[in-house]
Amino acid sequence: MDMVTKKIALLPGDGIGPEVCRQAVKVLDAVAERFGHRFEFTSHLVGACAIDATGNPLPDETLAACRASDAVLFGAIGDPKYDNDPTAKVRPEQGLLRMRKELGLFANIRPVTAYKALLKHSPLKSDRIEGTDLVIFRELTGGIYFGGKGRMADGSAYDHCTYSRVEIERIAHLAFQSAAGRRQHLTLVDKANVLETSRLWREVVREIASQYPEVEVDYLFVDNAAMQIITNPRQFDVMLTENMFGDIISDEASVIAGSMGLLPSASVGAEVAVFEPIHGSYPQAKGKGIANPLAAILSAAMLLEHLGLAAEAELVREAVDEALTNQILTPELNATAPYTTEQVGSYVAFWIADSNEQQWNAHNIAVGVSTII
Ligand SMILES: NC(=O)C1=CN([C@@H]2O[C@H](COP(=O)(O)OP(=O)(O)OC[C@H]3O[C@@H](n4cnc5c(N)ncnc54)[C@H](O)[C@@H]3O)[C@@H](O)[C@H]2O)C=CC1
Ligand SMILES: CC(C)CC(=O)C(=O)O
Ligand SMILES: [Mg+2]
Repeated sequence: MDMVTKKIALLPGDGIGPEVCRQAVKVLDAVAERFGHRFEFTSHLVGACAIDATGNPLPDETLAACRASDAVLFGAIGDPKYDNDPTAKVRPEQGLLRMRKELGLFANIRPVTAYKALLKHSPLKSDRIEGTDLVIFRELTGGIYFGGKGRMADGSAYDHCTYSRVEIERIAHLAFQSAAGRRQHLTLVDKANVLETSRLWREVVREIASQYPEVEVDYLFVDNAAMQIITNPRQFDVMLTENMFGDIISDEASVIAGSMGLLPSASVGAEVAVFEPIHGSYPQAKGKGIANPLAAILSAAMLLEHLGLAAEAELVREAVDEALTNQILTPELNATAPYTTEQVGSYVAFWIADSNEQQWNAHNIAVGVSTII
């Protein structure tokens, strides 16, 4: 692959967002160095930090910078001062939701892998999860998160859930195409026994399925799916679902990988794509060096793939595997001998720079760090 120049807009956001993004940038810098590419980074406000600075959780400047970039790397948004104030009129989450809507990011793709090196740390039965390789296609710009919401005269509250055929069709095609290139199995997760929107999802998916005869289709109610995804995850290949169900089952699925800090995602649609860890701003960890940066780093790998840099993406994934295999883990995965956010990021970056563990060890000794306790 020839040397490329790409503009990457960084939206670090709040809480641990900036810490994990810094490690992903370090890794992308190592990739650029190793392959002779040039990644031009610009940083922009989103979320609570944007409200503090401008009063707006998604300033126009940020949106314009996303549109002018080749790809966006997003950290996380959210702050307890809003979470604990149900009456707040402006909220960090509105910035994220509006960004997704404005950029037309209708599909959020969340791959889930059971890492061999982490099986021993899993609260799940390792013989049940070993070999899991599934991908969740979560609809991202429709459903209950985007429907009308409000309070009524009698003090009750409502959130409306709507889906159009087009909203279902476009993500269903992406999910079927993915399934066709994988193990030819797609599971629609819904609540069609109760919800009219879910019945429309089934109807539309059934119609589209006829265009992909090689793909076997299952239908599963979300409550059942929530149980099966952790008891028998190997049965799944591509899981297709609406916005809120996908949000919930993917956090649950992170237990298969081992941590919320391990699941990356790609949000794609009509315009520029955004790459984001599935986790939030984990405010309790802010500034402590305990956040796992691998979800952000693996999101950067998805970004590289999206830019057509497949070998580079593969090298990042190999480096992450190497970190896991060598137990270079943040405390949620190894409480007895943990590494910091920065050390995990440096390990991955050093491994990419030279693909040589010796160099990491040399660096590690040079800066006088081993573990944080
Ligand atoms: N995409 C985004 O920006 C998202 C933002 N949020 C916002 O984040 C804030 C906190 O929400 P929570 O419900 O606490 O979700 P969260 O995802 O921030 O954290 C939930 C739990 O997951 C674990 N965790 C998350 N990220 C981790 C990491 N990198 N390394 C290790 N462990 C990690 C921690 O145990 C944490 O307590 C809220 O304001 C919420 O609205 C929540 C989810 C997604
Ligand atoms: C604002 C929320 C919808 C963010 C979230 O939980 C997610 O996208 O996973
Ligand atoms: Mg979520």
